[in-house]
Amino acid sequence: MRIAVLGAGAWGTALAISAARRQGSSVVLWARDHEQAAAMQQARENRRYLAGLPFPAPLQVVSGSLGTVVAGDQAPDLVVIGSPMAALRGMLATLRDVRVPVAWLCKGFEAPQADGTGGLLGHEIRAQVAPGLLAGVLSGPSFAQEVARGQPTALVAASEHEVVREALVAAFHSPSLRVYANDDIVGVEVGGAVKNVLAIATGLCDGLDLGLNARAALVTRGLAEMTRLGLALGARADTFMGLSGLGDLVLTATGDLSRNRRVGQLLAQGLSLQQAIDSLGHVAEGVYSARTVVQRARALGVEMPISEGVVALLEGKLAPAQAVATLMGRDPKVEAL
Ligand SMILES: NC(=O)c1ccc[n+]([C@@H]2O[C@H](COP(=O)([O-])OP(=O)(O)OC[C@H]3O[C@@H](n4cnc5c(N)ncnc54)[C@H](O)[C@@H]3O)[C@@H](O)[C@H]2O)c1
Ligand SMILES: O=P(O)(O)OC[C@H](O)CO
Repeated sequence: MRIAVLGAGAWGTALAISAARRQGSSVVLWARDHEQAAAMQQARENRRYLAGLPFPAPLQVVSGSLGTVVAGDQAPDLVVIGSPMAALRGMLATLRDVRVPVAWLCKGFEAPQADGTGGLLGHEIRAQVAPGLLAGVLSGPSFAQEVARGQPTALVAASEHEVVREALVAAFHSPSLRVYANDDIVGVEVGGAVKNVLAIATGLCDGLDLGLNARAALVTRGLAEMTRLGLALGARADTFMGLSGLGDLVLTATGDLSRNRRVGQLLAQGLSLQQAIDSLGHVAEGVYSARTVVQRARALGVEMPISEGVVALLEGKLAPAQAVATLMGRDPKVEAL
């Protein structure tokens, strides 16, 4: 199977490595920076984002025109977009006439655009800019380093199109990487987006040394608010008990490899948001999605107090300790969704 992965950040590179280990696969990894592509092709590793993890022989790094990568004699059977959420709209518009399955890896809501549009999940952007594309998302609990090392991982391939789900399973399922199929792309995308915002909250909680009870409370009530938003957007409830809901929330909210969790920890130490972002060297999507999560929830009449607290923190309207006090000071309520 021929696979093109567009975007050579940590996650695009990790999945390209993983797919290239499979018998009979050939993988092209596209980097937008020509010099970075040449350096990776020569070093046979991505020293910037995944140092020390060598590329298997069937992985070739290229740059230049995307049109050339996705068309011609060596056209791929599957195109995977490995960019952050901020670049997804442009990528999908460029790929709108591609006839093979296309999947994105980014997790988040698009930030609002200057012209008042935006604030959408990936499948909503696809419906706007590339309605004819056979497309979906590959999501679930997965740190890039562990996948690149071949450590056991389970992902979820979500799409309304069966051919897309099947292509993702065929490309990535392996003895170390299980890929489950799910037709609830709304639920899978809501899970992937909201868990990043919640991980900022648990990072803050742990950075302030509030204890394990507090973290468990945030994860549990965070899952409830993620589910409420998903149901209001048309998702199925059981999706939130799966890999992209509970699974990715537990991983990101508790795993020290998470960049979103790290943002919360750094804010708790007194760093400004900009200092926290600069120190990561990778994208932390929760920072850019949080406000949209809350705006979409408010528009639907969905209560999301933890996400509201994260937004107030990111916007500098509440100090870390005040954000916690605001959450704990809410009126008593019945335990329910
Ligand atoms: N790293 C992980 O463990 C992981 C796991 C699952 C999902 N994800 C998701 O995958 C997405 C990418 O994450 P990452 O860890 O690879 O990020 P990263 O910060 O490691 O790399 C981002 C890559 O995207 C490129 N990029 C940035 N803006 C771009 C643009 N406008 N057009 C094209 N390319 C652009 C950068 O050059 C870089 O190569 C995010 O949405 C993230 O939430 C990451
Ligand atoms: O490092 P994070 O916080 O972006 O999380 C990475 C993955 O999404 C975990 O599944």
